[in-house]
Amino acid sequence: MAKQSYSKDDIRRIVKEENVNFLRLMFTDLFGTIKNVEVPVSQLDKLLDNKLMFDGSSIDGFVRIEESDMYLYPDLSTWLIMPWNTEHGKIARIICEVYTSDRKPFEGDPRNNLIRVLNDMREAGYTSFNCGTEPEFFLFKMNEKGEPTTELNDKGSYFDLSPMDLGENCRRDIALELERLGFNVEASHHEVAPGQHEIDFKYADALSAADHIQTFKLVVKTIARKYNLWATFMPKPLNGVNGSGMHVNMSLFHDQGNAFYDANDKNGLELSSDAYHFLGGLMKHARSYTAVTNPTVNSYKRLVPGYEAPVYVAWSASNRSPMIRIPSARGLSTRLELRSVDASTNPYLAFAAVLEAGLDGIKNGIEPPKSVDRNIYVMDEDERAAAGIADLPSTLHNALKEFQTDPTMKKALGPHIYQSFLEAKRLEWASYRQQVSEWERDQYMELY
Ligand SMILES: Nc1ncnc2c1ncn2[C@@H]1O[C@H](COP(=O)(O)OP(=O)(O)OP(=O)(O)O)[C@@H](O)[C@H]1O
Ligand SMILES: N[C@@H](CCC(=O)O)C(=O)O
Ligand SMILES: [Mg+2]
Ligand SMILES: [Mg+2]
Repeated sequence: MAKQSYSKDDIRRIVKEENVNFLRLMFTDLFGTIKNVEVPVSQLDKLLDNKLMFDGSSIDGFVRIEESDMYLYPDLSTWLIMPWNTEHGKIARIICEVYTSDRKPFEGDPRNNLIRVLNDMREAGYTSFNCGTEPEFFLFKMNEKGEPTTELNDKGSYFDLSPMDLGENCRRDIALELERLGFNVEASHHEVAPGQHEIDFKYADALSAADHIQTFKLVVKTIARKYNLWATFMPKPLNGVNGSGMHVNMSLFHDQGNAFYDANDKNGLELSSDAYHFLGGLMKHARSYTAVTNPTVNSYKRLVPGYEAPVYVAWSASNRSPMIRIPSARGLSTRLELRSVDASTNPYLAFAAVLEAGLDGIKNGIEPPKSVDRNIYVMDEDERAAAGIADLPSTLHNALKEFQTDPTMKKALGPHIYQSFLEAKRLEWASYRQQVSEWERDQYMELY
């Protein structure tokens, strides 16, 4: 999706020409949920002059009631006319930055936080942090009340064609809609599990890439509904089959191009010292940023052996079982692929966390451990220990323990978000711990 630059006058003109009646002002809460404030177009001038206020106390993890008045500052480059709900005239969305009542960027806004970390990156000499994501999702049938069921709509498998893949029409429709909205769709295919799909679009700078993920999810969910299907990005909705990941491909660019590429690499991988050090940082902080990239109880049901999701902290240039893979493309496409991330993450927080980890690697010259170029899943515990391969956290609880002892994560999220995130996620874990599951009753009711 090419970044557009619109002036205030451009927006005023488009509103008239396109007959836009409503403005949907979007931002993202701590948990990655899109929040909307919809205003009639009569409020346009107020919005463009950064005078539009809303009540921040109603947003999860934002502020206390006594400091609730906040401003929405529109990012004009995110202007987009939505293709739906045209019976009341057109609706345009615009992504906003949240500002406090004394006109400072609100530290609890995940998007502002990413902007802050990207500014630090620029000071370190880089021009952009590029992220290309590969979101996977399931399509479930809906019941007559419009709620999701656990019934799938196909029995297809990886790269299957119709008639096995009944979700194909829906997925094609999604891809077309995305193209109409300006996305550059690079691939769209059925995934390994029945009812599971993937749509990949071209990478962008981290801020736009995070905005794109939010728009993408909205499009996928909305189009799926038209087919009576419920699209979910939940990491592991079903037992016994693959879960859904959201691999993140990343690279740093500087004025001379891709900072990860070096044709003269003495290791023969054509990677620069920046690439190795960024990788070193990603490896060092893996167990702590996992709390951010895999932030739900359910995330950890995906990170188990046997389902193509990573379980161990390792990297490889030739093999897909480790957490980080170096895809073979070089030159401008030189990148690291982090395969642990899932789409329950807040993309603004995830990109801030991995960027801070990588920059820590560059700043401190952290060398990555040796690559693991064999299938880790067939190595036993002793072999893994001998190769220095750590496990990823096995539960949200364990991930939070790592997160809370890593100063780099506090730096990545800033003290406000760091604290709110920790508190919210601890509560989530406590609530989960108190539940007795069907599995436990099946296992123990008759036995004891
Ligand atoms: N320099 C780069 N920096 C960041 N992302 C990039 C760069 N070059 C390409 N990409 C992005 O990487 C992603 C590659 O997705 P693709 O599905 O081809 O990856 P893959 O890892 O081979 O797939 P899979 O894991 O499903 O086998 C795309 O979003 C693409 O735009
Ligand atoms: N679905 C797998 C990834 C499959 C793939 O390699 O694309 C996961 O959970 O990460
Ligand atoms: Mg995939
Ligand atoms: Mg991938």
